[in-house]
Parts: sequence; C-alpha cells; structure tokens
Amino acid sequence: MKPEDTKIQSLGPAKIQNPIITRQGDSPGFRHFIDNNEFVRVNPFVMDTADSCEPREVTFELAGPRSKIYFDPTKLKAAIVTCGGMCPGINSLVRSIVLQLHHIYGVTNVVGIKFGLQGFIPKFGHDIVELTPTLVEGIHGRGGSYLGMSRGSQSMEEIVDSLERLNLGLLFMIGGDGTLRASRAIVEEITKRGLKTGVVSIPKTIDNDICFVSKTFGFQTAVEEAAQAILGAHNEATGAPNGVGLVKLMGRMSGFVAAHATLALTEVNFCLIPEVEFDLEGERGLLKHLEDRIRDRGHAVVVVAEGAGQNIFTEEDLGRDASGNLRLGDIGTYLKKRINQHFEGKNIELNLKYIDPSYLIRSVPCNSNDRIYTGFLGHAAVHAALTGKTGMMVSQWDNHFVHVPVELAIKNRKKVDPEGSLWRSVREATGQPHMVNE
Ligand SMILES: Nc1ncnc2c1ncn2[C@@H]1O[C@H](COP(=O)(O)OP(=O)(O)OP(=O)(O)O)[C@@H](O)[C@H]1O
Ligand SMILES: O=P(O)(O)OC[C@H]1O[C@](O)(CO)[C@@H](O)[C@@H]1O
Ligand SMILES: [Mg+2]
Repeated sequence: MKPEDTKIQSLGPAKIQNPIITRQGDSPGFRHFIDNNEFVRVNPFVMDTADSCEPREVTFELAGPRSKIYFDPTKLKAAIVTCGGMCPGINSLVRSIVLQLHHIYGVTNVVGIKFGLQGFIPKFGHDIVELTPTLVEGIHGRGGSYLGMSRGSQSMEEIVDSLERLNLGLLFMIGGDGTLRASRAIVEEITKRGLKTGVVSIPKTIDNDICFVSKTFGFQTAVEEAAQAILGAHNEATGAPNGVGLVKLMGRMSGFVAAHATLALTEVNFCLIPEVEFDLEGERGLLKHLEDRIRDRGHAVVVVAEGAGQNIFTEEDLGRDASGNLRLGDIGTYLKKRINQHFEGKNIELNLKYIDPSYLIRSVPCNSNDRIYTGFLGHAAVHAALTGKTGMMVSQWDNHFVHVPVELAIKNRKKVDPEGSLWRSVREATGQPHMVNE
C-alpha cells in the first residue's frame, strides 16, 4: 500500500476558526487540535485480519477536532441515513452525531432520512425527520433503528437530486460494505456536479467484515446475545441423553460472530465458519467426529455461521437480495436434518435441539461498551465532516480513531484468517480437528 492510498479527499481549504475555541475557551482538555499532518502508524501485524491487505507499514490520518473548519455551522444543514441490516448501537450513534453537531459545533439544522437510501427517493413518500436534541434524547437505550433502514439499489442521480433539493452540506451514512459502495457512488455524482456536499460514513455491521476496522460497533453486543443462544444450547444438550445443541448464527461471508461467541463460552465442540471448509461425511468429516464425541461424552454443542458450508448448495441458485447480496442456503436446518439422519442410520438415540437466534442478536439495544464506542465514532465523524473531509469513513483501527478512505475500505472484505490467532484459539477451545478428508 502506498502512502497516497490513505489520503483523505477534501471539499476545500478549512479557513473558519473551530467554534470549540470560542465556546470552550482555552480550557484543559479542549486545547489539543489535530494537525492535518498528524498520521498514526498502525501495527502491520493487525493487517492479517484484513484478507489480502498487505502487511506493510501504513499510516492513517488521526481523527479528532481541527483548529480550522470548512463549513460555517450557522449555515450548514446535515443529514443522517442508516442503511442495510440492523445492528445494535445505531440509535446511540445517531444520537451522538446529532448532539455533537448541536452542542459542540452549533449546527442546529439536522435531518434524518427514513428507511435508508429509499428515503431520498420521492416515489417512496417517506418523511424527512428533523433531528433535535430533544427528539434523540432517549433513543440510545432502544434497540432496532429509530430512522429505519432498507436494502435495494436506488438511482444515484435521484439521491444527489435530493441532496440538492434539501440543500444539504453534509451527509452521514451509517452502513456496511454496500453502504460504503453507495457512498462512493454518491461522492462521484456530487463531484461530477461540482457540489460542495461532504459524505462521511460510519461502518456498521454485526458481521464485522469491513477492512481497516478493528471491530464494528454493535459486534460486541451481538456476540453477547449469540453467547446466550450457545448457553441455551449447552443446557439443552447436557439435559438429555445424547443431547446435541445446534446453533446457527449470522455471518454471511465472515465468521467473526460465531468465532467470538464460541470463545465467549467455550462450551462449543464444533464451530463452523465460512472461511474454513469442512466435510460432513468420511473419516474426517463432521458427522464422524460428532458421533465420536457423543459416544465419549454424551453431549455436544455445534455452532454454525450462516455462510459456512455453502459449497453444499452450489447446485442451487438462490439468487440475490434487493441489494445484490448472495442469498445463502440454510445450513442450519440442513445440518439438523443430516445429523439426525446419521444417528438414526447408526441406531443411536439422539436429542438434537436446534436454536436459531436469527435477528435477535442484531435488533437488541447495545451494551454500555458499544454505547461508549458509538459516542466516540459519532464525535470523530462530526469533527471530520465539519473540516470538509469527504469520501471517507471513521474507524477504530489498531487502537486509534482514524480516517480511512472509503476506496480503501471496500477493496477487500475482512475475514477470519484460518492461519491466524483467532481461529487457532477457536480450535484450541473447541478441540475440533481439521475436518477435511484428504
Ligand atoms: N455498488 C453500489 N452502488 C450503489 N449503491 C449500492 C452499492 N452496493 C450497495 N448499495 C446500496 O447500499 C445500501 C446498503 O447496502 P446493503 O443492503 O448491501 O447493506 P450494507 O450496507 O452492506 O449493510 P449490512 O451490514 O447489513 O450488509 C442498499 O440500498 C444498496 O442498494
Ligand atoms: O435479512 P436481512 O435483513 O437482509 O439481513 C441478513 C444479513 O444481515 C447481516 O446481519 C449483516 O450483513 C448478516 O449477518 C445477515 O446475513
Ligand atoms: Mg453488507
């Protein structure tokens, strides 16, 4: 990676004194402004979590307030949109952005776009909501999404028409990889039209699959919920003769939720994720190992990420969702059927209990750590946006809050490295072998 790859796009020179200076004066804690040339060097070893992001010395622009800003806060109108699937902490993040805009910068004209990118398209008829501190006061304790979200492709021209019609100077986009791609397309259209509207994104996904983000907000809460399902599965498995608790967890292309939830309880005997191939049949297959485990210990817990074992369904074309994401074969119910058949065939009694917490892990209110985290992200996003930065996302990467060009974030998908320390820990905690027949 070259140093210019981490350079952040700007709307123009920042010439206005940051109102923090007049509002807060020269008080301790408010003295430090980040110089635009302040970059932090990140540990190249953490790169191994970002699939094929080369492990080289890399620096990112440090997040935080600048002494000069680009926008005049009294004339600025900003909007927030939340896209894709839900994630714990979305409301807390929206609140953090609104309060930071109002109280720290004096930007009082803030609106919320309802139901993701649909909200920009007039034919859907969604209202634009005025986001005031009073309105967002209590939303951080709520699960779900106050603004609503959606999938589905929308015309970039119509979206930017809306930005113009609404007279927006700033757009905060909260979403996953698809949203980051959409933000890039919006910035392209804005640039084509010569507009001065900034677009700053905040990465959101319980899958935790975005490059250059150590952990997405809400991930920790989702893992906590997933761990509850595993606890239930373990209780069921130990409470019946030859009990098997089978848990399916979200994780389309990356198995971070399954891997972390497995480590959270260490009651799991087999953890299956999209990044690691496994066979069902044969001497080294899952069924044989599960049978051995049941014979030895009389109970077992299996965790499967929804994107695992998709090679089984290659014959079926399940199509794509409205946003173009591949639809997955249902590995959970498939495994349930195949495990039951296997034990029936061997005449071994089996009590399999299937648990699919599904949307429960992402629609709950976030925990305190994720609330704190969304607070930091919201503050960092507002600081960056007011300075005139665009085409970027804020991120915590290698313990620093930084600015990452969207272009760089969407180059790859972050995945569990089958050769890395996370997967090694899972293997150690479960004791599961490499389940592929040679
Ligand atoms: N290449 C693209 N260009 C323009 N818009 C896109 C692109 N990819 C996705 N989008 C739009 O971005 C929005 C969000 O995308 P998507 O539904 O894939 O969710 P996401 O942001 O990836 O979040 P999640 O974490 O839930 O997957 C959708 O409205 C989708 O149509
Ligand atoms: O059913 P929906 O809302 O399209 O979303 C499901 C997907 O969204 C995620 O929660 C995040 O991308 C995935 O884990 C899951 O596959
Ligand atoms: Mg996505």
